[in-house]
Amino acid sequence: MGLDSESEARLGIEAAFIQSPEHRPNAKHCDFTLDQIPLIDLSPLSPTSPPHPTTLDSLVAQIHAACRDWGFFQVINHGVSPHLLHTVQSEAANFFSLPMQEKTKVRRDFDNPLGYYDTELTKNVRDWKEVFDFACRGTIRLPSSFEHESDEIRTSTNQWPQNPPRLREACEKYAEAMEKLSFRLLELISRSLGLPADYFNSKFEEHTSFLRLNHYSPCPVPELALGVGRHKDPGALTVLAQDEVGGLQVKRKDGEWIGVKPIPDSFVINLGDCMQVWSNDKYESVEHRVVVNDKRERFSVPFFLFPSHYVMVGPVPDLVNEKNPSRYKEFSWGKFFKRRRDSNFKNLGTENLQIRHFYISQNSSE
Ligand SMILES: O=C(O)CCC(=O)C(=O)O
Ligand SMILES: [Fe+2]
Repeated sequence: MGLDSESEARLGIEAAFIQSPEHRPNAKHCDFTLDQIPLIDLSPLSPTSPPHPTTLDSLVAQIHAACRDWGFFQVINHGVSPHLLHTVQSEAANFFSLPMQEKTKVRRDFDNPLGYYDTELTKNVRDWKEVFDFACRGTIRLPSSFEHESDEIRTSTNQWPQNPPRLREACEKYAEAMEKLSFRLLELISRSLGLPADYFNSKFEEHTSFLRLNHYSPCPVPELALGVGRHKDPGALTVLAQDEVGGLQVKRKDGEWIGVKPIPDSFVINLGDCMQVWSNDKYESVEHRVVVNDKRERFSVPFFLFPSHYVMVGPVPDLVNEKNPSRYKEFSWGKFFKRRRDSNFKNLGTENLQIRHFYISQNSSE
Protein backbone atom coordinates (compact mmCIF):
# COMPACT_ATOMS: atom_id res chain seq x y z
CA MET A 1 0.00 0.00 0.00
CA GLY A 2 3.09 2.15 0.30
CA LEU A 3 2.20 3.99 3.49
CA ASP A 4 5.08 5.62 5.36
CA SER A 5 5.57 4.95 9.04
CA GLU A 6 4.04 8.31 10.01
CA SER A 7 0.79 7.40 8.22
CA GLU A 8 0.85 3.96 9.82
CA ALA A 9 1.21 5.54 13.25
CA ARG A 10 -1.69 7.89 12.52
CA LEU A 11 -3.90 5.01 11.39
CA GLY A 12 -2.86 2.84 14.34
CA ILE A 13 -2.20 -0.18 12.15
CA GLU A 14 0.53 -1.44 9.84
CA ALA A 15 -0.03 -0.88 6.13
CA ALA A 16 0.13 -4.63 5.40
CA PHE A 17 -3.27 -5.08 7.15
CA ILE A 18 -5.13 -2.42 5.21
CA GLN A 19 -7.72 -3.65 2.75
CA SER A 20 -8.29 -1.78 -0.49
CA PRO A 21 -11.37 0.48 -0.20
CA GLU A 22 -13.77 -1.84 -2.05
CA HIS A 23 -13.07 -4.68 0.38
CA ARG A 24 -13.41 -2.73 3.62
CA PRO A 25 -16.37 -3.52 5.85
CA ASN A 26 -18.82 -0.78 6.88
CA ALA A 27 -21.33 -0.47 9.74
CA LYS A 28 -24.00 -2.20 7.66
CA HIS A 29 -21.73 -5.26 7.56
CA CYS A 30 -21.62 -5.67 11.29
CA ASP A 31 -25.02 -7.11 12.14
CA PHE A 32 -24.73 -10.64 13.49
CA THR A 33 -28.23 -10.90 14.97
CA LEU A 34 -30.14 -12.00 11.88
CA ASP A 35 -30.67 -15.65 11.25
CA GLN A 36 -30.57 -15.93 7.47
CA ILE A 37 -28.34 -18.94 6.88
CA PRO A 38 -30.37 -22.22 6.89
CA LEU A 39 -30.42 -23.99 10.26
CA ILE A 40 -30.56 -27.79 10.05
CA ASP A 41 -31.41 -30.13 12.91
CA LEU A 42 -29.27 -33.29 12.67
CA SER A 43 -31.12 -35.21 15.39
CA PRO A 44 -32.37 -37.80 12.83
CA LEU A 45 -28.72 -38.98 12.67
CA SER A 46 -28.67 -39.77 16.39
CA PRO A 47 -27.09 -43.24 16.91
CA THR A 48 -29.76 -44.29 19.43
CA SER A 49 -32.59 -44.14 16.92
CA PRO A 50 -31.84 -45.10 13.31
CA PRO A 51 -33.65 -42.61 11.12
CA HIS A 52 -36.97 -43.40 9.57
CA PRO A 53 -36.48 -43.29 5.75
CA THR A 54 -38.87 -40.34 5.36
CA THR A 55 -37.02 -38.40 8.07
CA LEU A 56 -33.73 -39.06 6.31
CA ASP A 57 -35.24 -37.99 2.98
CA SER A 58 -36.42 -34.75 4.49
CA LEU A 59 -32.98 -34.11 6.03
CA VAL A 60 -31.30 -34.77 2.68
CA ALA A 61 -33.76 -32.40 0.99
CA GLN A 62 -32.87 -29.65 3.49
CA ILE A 63 -29.16 -30.23 2.90
CA HIS A 64 -29.74 -30.10 -0.86
CA ALA A 65 -31.60 -26.76 -0.67
CA ALA A 66 -28.99 -25.24 1.68
CA CYS A 67 -26.07 -26.34 -0.51
CA ARG A 68 -27.77 -25.15 -3.69
CA ASP A 69 -28.98 -21.79 -2.40
CA TRP A 70 -26.26 -20.81 0.08
CA GLY A 71 -23.28 -23.17 0.16
CA PHE A 72 -23.51 -22.50 3.92
CA PHE A 73 -25.72 -23.79 6.75
CA GLN A 74 -25.64 -24.22 10.52
CA VAL A 75 -26.29 -27.52 12.29
CA ILE A 76 -27.67 -28.27 15.75
CA ASN A 77 -28.15 -31.60 17.56
CA HIS A 78 -25.03 -32.86 15.78
CA GLY A 79 -23.99 -35.31 18.49
CA VAL A 80 -20.68 -33.60 19.38
CA SER A 81 -20.37 -33.16 23.13
CA PRO A 82 -20.50 -29.46 24.12
CA HIS A 83 -17.86 -30.30 26.73
CA LEU A 84 -15.30 -31.20 24.01
CA LEU A 85 -15.91 -27.90 22.26
CA HIS A 86 -15.79 -25.80 25.43
CA THR A 87 -12.55 -27.46 26.52
CA VAL A 88 -10.87 -26.79 23.19
CA GLN A 89 -12.07 -23.17 23.27
CA SER A 90 -10.74 -22.56 26.76
CA GLU A 91 -7.40 -24.25 26.01
CA ALA A 92 -7.13 -22.13 22.85
CA ALA A 93 -7.71 -18.99 24.93
CA ASN A 94 -5.01 -20.14 27.37
CA PHE A 95 -2.56 -20.72 24.54
CA PHE A 96 -3.12 -17.38 22.80
CA SER A 97 -2.78 -15.49 26.10
CA LEU A 98 0.83 -16.72 26.48
CA PRO A 99 3.73 -14.37 25.73
CA MET A 100 4.83 -14.30 22.09
CA GLN A 101 8.16 -15.98 22.87
CA GLU A 102 6.23 -18.99 24.23
CA LYS A 103 3.89 -19.23 21.22
CA THR A 104 6.67 -18.93 18.69
CA LYS A 105 8.37 -22.04 20.11
CA VAL A 106 5.88 -23.89 17.88
CA ARG A 107 6.00 -21.46 14.97
CA ARG A 108 4.75 -22.75 11.65
CA ASP A 109 6.73 -21.86 8.57
CA PHE A 110 7.11 -22.63 4.91
CA ASP A 111 8.69 -26.01 5.67
CA ASN A 112 6.37 -27.10 8.49
CA PRO A 113 3.01 -25.40 8.08
CA LEU A 114 1.63 -26.85 11.34
CA GLY A 115 1.85 -24.73 14.49
CA TYR A 116 1.52 -21.08 15.50
CA TYR A 117 1.39 -18.21 13.03
CA ASP A 118 0.38 -14.55 13.13
CA THR A 119 1.32 -13.24 9.72
CA GLU A 120 -1.00 -15.04 7.33
CA LEU A 121 -1.84 -13.38 4.03
CA THR A 122 -5.19 -13.79 2.28
CA LYS A 123 -5.06 -12.44 -1.25
CA ASN A 124 -1.73 -10.81 -0.38
CA VAL A 125 -3.17 -8.68 2.50
CA ARG A 126 -2.33 -9.56 6.09
CA ASP A 127 -5.15 -10.97 8.27
CA TRP A 128 -5.86 -9.45 11.70
CA LYS A 129 -5.53 -12.74 13.57
CA GLU A 130 -3.22 -15.33 15.06
CA VAL A 131 -3.68 -19.07 14.48
CA PHE A 132 -2.55 -22.48 15.62
CA ASP A 133 -2.86 -25.25 13.01
CA PHE A 134 -2.76 -29.00 13.62
CA ALA A 135 -3.40 -32.02 11.42
CA CYS A 136 -6.48 -34.07 12.21
CA ARG A 137 -4.47 -37.29 12.13
CA GLY A 138 -1.17 -36.00 13.51
CA THR A 139 0.58 -35.74 10.15
CA ILE A 140 -0.19 -34.51 6.64
CA ARG A 141 1.46 -35.88 3.49
CA LEU A 142 1.66 -33.46 0.59
CA PRO A 143 3.82 -32.93 -2.50
CA SER A 144 6.90 -30.93 -1.60
CA SER A 145 6.46 -28.74 -4.64
CA PHE A 146 3.72 -27.44 -6.85
CA GLU A 147 5.78 -28.06 -9.99
CA HIS A 148 4.39 -30.77 -12.25
CA GLU A 149 7.65 -32.69 -12.62
CA SER A 150 8.20 -33.16 -8.90
CA ASP A 151 6.76 -36.30 -7.27
CA GLU A 152 8.45 -35.93 -3.90
CA ILE A 153 6.06 -36.19 -0.93
CA ARG A 154 6.79 -34.48 2.37
CA THR A 155 5.24 -35.32 5.74
CA SER A 156 4.41 -32.48 8.16
CA THR A 157 3.95 -33.38 11.82
CA ASN A 158 2.01 -31.58 14.54
CA GLN A 159 4.03 -29.38 16.88
CA TRP A 160 2.53 -29.31 20.39
CA PRO A 161 3.51 -26.63 22.87
CA GLN A 162 4.39 -27.64 26.43
CA ASN A 163 2.06 -24.87 27.52
CA PRO A 164 -0.83 -25.08 28.15
CA PRO A 165 -0.26 -28.73 29.10
CA ARG A 166 -3.77 -29.90 28.24
CA LEU A 167 -4.02 -28.24 24.82
CA ARG A 168 -2.90 -31.34 22.94
CA GLU A 169 -5.39 -33.73 24.53
CA ALA A 170 -8.27 -31.28 24.06
CA CYS A 171 -7.37 -30.75 20.40
CA GLU A 172 -6.91 -34.44 19.61
CA LYS A 173 -10.26 -35.42 21.12
CA TYR A 174 -11.99 -32.59 19.34
CA ALA A 175 -10.37 -33.54 16.03
CA GLU A 176 -11.70 -37.08 16.35
CA ALA A 177 -15.23 -35.77 16.87
CA MET A 178 -14.89 -33.41 13.89
CA GLU A 179 -13.65 -36.19 11.66
CA LYS A 180 -16.72 -38.28 12.49
CA LEU A 181 -19.17 -35.41 12.04
CA SER A 182 -17.62 -34.32 8.76
CA PHE A 183 -17.98 -37.81 7.27
CA ARG A 184 -21.63 -37.92 8.27
CA LEU A 185 -22.14 -34.58 6.58
CA LEU A 186 -20.25 -35.78 3.52
CA GLU A 187 -22.63 -38.75 3.31
CA LEU A 188 -25.66 -36.47 3.49
CA ILE A 189 -24.21 -34.19 0.82
CA SER A 190 -23.43 -37.20 -1.36
CA ARG A 191 -27.04 -38.39 -1.10
CA SER A 192 -28.24 -34.85 -1.79
CA LEU A 193 -26.43 -35.05 -5.15
CA GLY A 194 -28.21 -38.34 -5.93
CA LEU A 195 -25.04 -40.39 -5.27
CA PRO A 196 -24.56 -43.35 -2.90
CA ALA A 197 -23.90 -42.18 0.67
CA ASP A 198 -20.32 -43.55 0.62
CA TYR A 199 -19.48 -42.19 -2.85
CA PHE A 200 -16.73 -39.83 -1.70
CA ASN A 201 -15.23 -41.98 1.07
CA SER A 202 -12.43 -43.48 -1.02
CA LYS A 203 -11.06 -39.99 -1.67
CA PHE A 204 -10.31 -39.51 2.04
CA GLU A 205 -8.35 -42.63 2.99
CA GLU A 206 -5.22 -40.58 3.71
CA HIS A 207 -7.04 -37.31 4.15
CA THR A 208 -5.05 -34.10 4.57
CA SER A 209 -7.60 -32.44 6.87
CA PHE A 210 -6.47 -29.99 9.50
CA LEU A 211 -7.90 -27.83 12.26
CA ARG A 212 -7.15 -24.24 13.09
CA LEU A 213 -7.52 -22.35 16.34
CA ASN A 214 -8.25 -18.73 15.34
CA HIS A 215 -7.83 -15.76 17.65
CA TYR A 216 -8.95 -12.31 16.51
CA SER A 217 -7.90 -9.65 19.00
CA PRO A 218 -9.69 -6.29 19.14
CA CYS A 219 -8.57 -4.12 16.22
CA PRO A 220 -8.18 -0.34 16.66
CA VAL A 221 -9.44 0.32 13.13
CA PRO A 222 -11.90 -2.46 12.24
CA GLU A 223 -13.13 -0.44 9.26
CA LEU A 224 -9.76 -0.84 7.52
CA ALA A 225 -8.76 -4.44 8.19
CA LEU A 226 -10.30 -7.93 8.13
CA GLY A 227 -9.77 -10.90 10.46
CA VAL A 228 -9.69 -13.07 7.34
CA GLY A 229 -9.93 -11.50 3.90
CA ARG A 230 -12.57 -12.72 1.45
CA HIS A 231 -11.78 -16.24 0.32
CA LYS A 232 -13.26 -19.64 -0.52
CA ASP A 233 -12.22 -22.75 1.38
CA PRO A 234 -10.39 -25.12 -0.93
CA GLY A 235 -11.40 -28.57 0.34
CA ALA A 236 -14.57 -30.66 0.51
CA LEU A 237 -16.28 -28.98 3.45
CA THR A 238 -15.55 -26.97 6.60
CA VAL A 239 -17.06 -27.46 10.05
CA LEU A 240 -16.61 -24.26 12.05
CA ALA A 241 -17.22 -23.58 15.73
CA GLN A 242 -17.47 -19.89 16.60
CA ASP A 243 -17.94 -18.17 19.93
CA GLU A 244 -20.73 -15.71 20.74
CA VAL A 245 -18.97 -12.57 19.44
CA GLY A 246 -19.78 -12.82 15.70
CA GLY A 247 -17.62 -11.78 12.76
CA LEU A 248 -18.11 -14.35 10.00
CA GLN A 249 -19.80 -13.06 6.87
CA VAL A 250 -20.99 -14.92 3.80
CA LYS A 251 -21.38 -13.45 0.35
CA ARG A 252 -24.97 -14.05 -0.67
CA LYS A 253 -25.77 -14.88 -4.32
CA ASP A 254 -26.81 -11.23 -4.89
CA GLY A 255 -23.37 -10.03 -3.76
CA GLU A 256 -24.47 -8.76 -0.31
CA TRP A 257 -22.33 -9.67 2.75
CA ILE A 258 -24.47 -11.44 5.37
CA GLY A 259 -23.41 -11.97 9.00
CA VAL A 260 -23.65 -15.51 10.39
CA LYS A 261 -25.44 -15.35 13.73
CA PRO A 262 -23.62 -17.20 16.51
CA ILE A 263 -25.86 -19.97 17.87
CA PRO A 264 -24.60 -21.71 21.03
CA ASP A 265 -23.31 -25.25 20.47
CA SER A 266 -23.96 -25.16 16.74
CA PHE A 267 -21.51 -25.58 13.87
CA VAL A 268 -21.35 -23.57 10.67
CA ILE A 269 -20.86 -25.80 7.63
CA ASN A 270 -19.69 -24.60 4.26
CA LEU A 271 -18.77 -26.32 1.03
CA GLY A 272 -15.30 -25.96 -0.39
CA ASP A 273 -13.88 -25.83 -3.91
CA CYS A 274 -13.58 -29.62 -4.28
CA MET A 275 -17.32 -30.02 -3.73
CA GLN A 276 -18.02 -27.34 -6.32
CA VAL A 277 -15.90 -29.23 -8.86
CA TRP A 278 -17.21 -32.70 -7.94
CA SER A 279 -20.79 -31.44 -8.28
CA ASN A 280 -19.92 -29.79 -11.62
CA ASP A 281 -21.17 -26.43 -10.24
CA LYS A 282 -24.47 -27.78 -8.88
CA TYR A 283 -23.14 -26.55 -5.57
CA GLU A 284 -20.83 -23.59 -5.07
CA SER A 285 -17.97 -22.89 -2.73
CA VAL A 286 -19.09 -19.52 -1.41
CA GLU A 287 -16.89 -16.57 -0.59
CA HIS A 288 -16.70 -15.54 3.07
CA ARG A 289 -14.60 -13.30 5.32
CA VAL A 290 -14.24 -12.27 8.95
CA VAL A 291 -14.75 -8.73 10.23
CA VAL A 292 -13.13 -7.65 13.47
CA ASN A 293 -14.20 -5.12 16.10
CA ASP A 294 -12.45 -2.76 18.49
CA LYS A 295 -13.92 -4.13 21.72
CA ARG A 296 -14.05 -7.90 21.99
CA GLU A 297 -11.64 -10.63 21.05
CA ARG A 298 -13.11 -13.55 19.12
CA PHE A 299 -12.22 -17.24 18.87
CA SER A 300 -13.20 -19.76 16.21
CA VAL A 301 -12.15 -23.30 15.35
CA PRO A 302 -12.57 -24.51 11.76
CA PHE A 303 -12.06 -28.14 10.73
CA PHE A 304 -11.15 -28.38 7.05
CA LEU A 305 -12.05 -31.72 5.47
CA PHE A 306 -9.52 -32.22 2.67
CA PRO A 307 -8.97 -35.27 0.39
CA SER A 308 -5.85 -37.45 0.19
CA HIS A 309 -2.96 -35.77 -1.62
CA TYR A 310 -3.05 -38.17 -4.60
CA VAL A 311 -6.75 -37.58 -5.38
CA MET A 312 -7.45 -36.12 -8.81
CA VAL A 313 -10.37 -33.70 -8.46
CA GLY A 314 -12.82 -33.44 -11.35
CA PRO A 315 -16.58 -33.57 -11.88
CA VAL A 316 -18.22 -36.84 -10.75
CA PRO A 317 -18.87 -38.86 -13.96
CA ASP A 318 -22.46 -39.61 -12.88
CA LEU A 319 -23.19 -35.89 -12.67
CA VAL A 320 -22.13 -35.02 -16.21
CA ASN A 321 -23.80 -35.84 -19.50
CA GLU A 322 -24.17 -34.41 -22.96
CA LYS A 323 -26.52 -31.69 -21.80
CA ASN A 324 -24.43 -30.92 -18.76
CA PRO A 325 -20.83 -31.49 -19.85
CA SER A 326 -17.88 -31.49 -17.52
CA ARG A 327 -16.95 -27.91 -16.59
CA TYR A 328 -13.48 -28.59 -15.14
CA LYS A 329 -10.25 -30.25 -16.10
CA GLU A 330 -9.02 -32.62 -13.43
CA PHE A 331 -6.36 -31.37 -11.04
CA SER A 332 -4.25 -32.95 -8.33
CA TRP A 333 -5.52 -32.08 -4.85
CA GLY A 334 -2.02 -32.28 -3.37
CA LYS A 335 -0.52 -29.84 -5.86
CA PHE A 336 -3.50 -27.46 -5.60
CA PHE A 337 -3.37 -27.43 -1.80
CA LYS A 338 0.40 -26.98 -1.76
CA ARG A 339 0.19 -23.98 -4.08
CA ARG A 340 -2.67 -22.38 -2.13
CA ARG A 341 -0.85 -22.85 1.14
CA ASP A 342 2.40 -21.37 -0.10
CA SER A 343 0.49 -18.17 -0.85
CA ASN A 344 -0.42 -17.88 2.86
CA PHE A 345 3.22 -17.38 3.70
CA LYS A 346 4.57 -15.15 1.02
CA ASN A 347 3.22 -12.77 -1.48
CA LEU A 348 3.70 -14.85 -4.63
CA GLY A 349 3.14 -11.67 -6.60
CA THR A 350 0.29 -13.20 -8.56
CA GLU A 351 -3.32 -14.07 -7.97
CA ASN A 352 -3.90 -17.18 -5.89
CA LEU A 353 -4.58 -20.49 -7.66
CA GLN A 354 -8.36 -20.95 -7.97
CA ILE A 355 -10.59 -23.68 -9.37
CA ARG A 356 -11.60 -21.39 -12.19
CA HIS A 357 -8.09 -21.81 -13.55
CA PHE A 358 -9.24 -25.36 -14.42
CA TYR A 359 -12.50 -24.21 -15.96
CA ILE A 360 -13.33 -25.58 -19.42
CA SER A 361 -14.89 -22.92 -21.55
CA GLN A 362 -18.39 -24.03 -22.65
CA ASN A 363 -18.26 -21.75 -25.65
CA SER A 364 -16.71 -23.64 -28.57
CA SER A 365 -15.81 -20.41 -30.40
CA GLU A 366 -13.53 -19.30 -27.55
O1 LIG B 1 -13.32 -17.43 11.95
C1 LIG B 1 -14.22 -17.65 11.15
O2 LIG B 1 -15.40 -17.43 11.44
C2 LIG B 1 -13.97 -18.19 9.77
C3 LIG B 1 -12.54 -18.45 9.44
C4 LIG B 1 -12.35 -18.93 8.04
O3 LIG B 1 -13.12 -18.69 7.16
C5 LIG B 1 -11.15 -19.74 7.72
O4 LIG B 1 -10.26 -19.86 8.59
O5 LIG B 1 -11.10 -20.27 6.58
FE1 LIG C 1 -12.78 -19.96 5.41
